[in-house]
Amino acid sequence: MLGTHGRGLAKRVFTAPARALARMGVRANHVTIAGTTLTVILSAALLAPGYWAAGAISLGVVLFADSLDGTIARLTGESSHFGAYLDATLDRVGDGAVFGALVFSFTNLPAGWMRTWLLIAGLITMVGVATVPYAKARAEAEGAHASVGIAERTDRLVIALVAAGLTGFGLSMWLVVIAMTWLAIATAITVFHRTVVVYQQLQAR
Ligand SMILES: CCCCCCCC/C=C\CCCCCCCC(=O)OC[C@H](COP(=O)(O)OP(=O)(O)OC[C@H]1O[C@@H](n2ccc(N)nc2=O)[C@H](O)[C@@H]1O)OC(=O)CCCCCCC/C=C\CCCCCCCC
Ligand SMILES: O=P([O-])([O-])O[C@@H]1[C@@H](O)[C@H](O)[C@@H](O)[C@H](O)[C@@H]1O
Ligand SMILES: [Mg+2]
Repeated sequence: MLGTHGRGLAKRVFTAPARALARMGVRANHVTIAGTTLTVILSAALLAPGYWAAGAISLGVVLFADSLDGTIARLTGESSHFGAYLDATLDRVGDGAVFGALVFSFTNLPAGWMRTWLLIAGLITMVGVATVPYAKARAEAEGAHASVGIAERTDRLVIALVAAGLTGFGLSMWLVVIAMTWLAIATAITVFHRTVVVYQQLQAR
């Protein structure tokens, strides 16, 4: 949902920096690898130990720059099948780092129902975060399309990082409880939604 609207914004923001980087010889694949490396480092160094405000802000900037590689590829006319594969595959590593670090940070909360629930919702969300894009990629391997759902990548990252960031700035922990509960439910709904859409397409053949 947010991704559809966000792409136009990202294009406006990143066209000039992408052109400058391309002139300096930076290639799209370099940016893809650097972005993932930074995402893993920031997740482990800031989100996992509980520095949620700093983690959310820095990861928000790095993840927002996820469009930079695609923009460079398009500007230089070097968009490639391998680039698309690398971009989507490394996104799984970045997502695993962000959500894994958040779940890890929940283990440091005081024992009680809130910690238990956050761990359960966080683990369900981690499965959902991996299954939603897999459903789409597998559908495309069968010649179908599954670009639907309420929990696309941008939605998932914005909800998790905004909730953790605001809680890190002192707002109620309930924000993170609501966000993780929503993500556990919304990713499950999206997998179901995609499965129905793909079933309909494949039955209609
Ligand atoms: C007080 C409260 C403050 C809260 C503020 C924050 C509110 C934020 C709310 C909404 C912001 C919404 C912004 C969303 C923007 C997202 C833009 C977007 O979705 O763009 C898509 C990108 C990129 O996707 P992808 O990688 O798939 O596409 P590419 O364009 O890169 O191209 C792919 C094709 O290109 C070719 N190619 C690519 C690479 C390569 N090496 N070779 C190639 O050839 C190939 O053909 C490919 O197919 O997706 C994203 O950006 C991911 C989403 C990340 C969004 C994170 C945004 C974080 C926002 C906020 C978090 C901040 C929290 C701070 C809280 C602090 C509280 C005070
Ligand atoms: O997760 P999701 O929004 O369904 O699927 C997304 C794909 O649309 C995108 O092409 C890919 O680059 C991302 O890695 C991502 O995962
Ligand atoms: Mg990208």
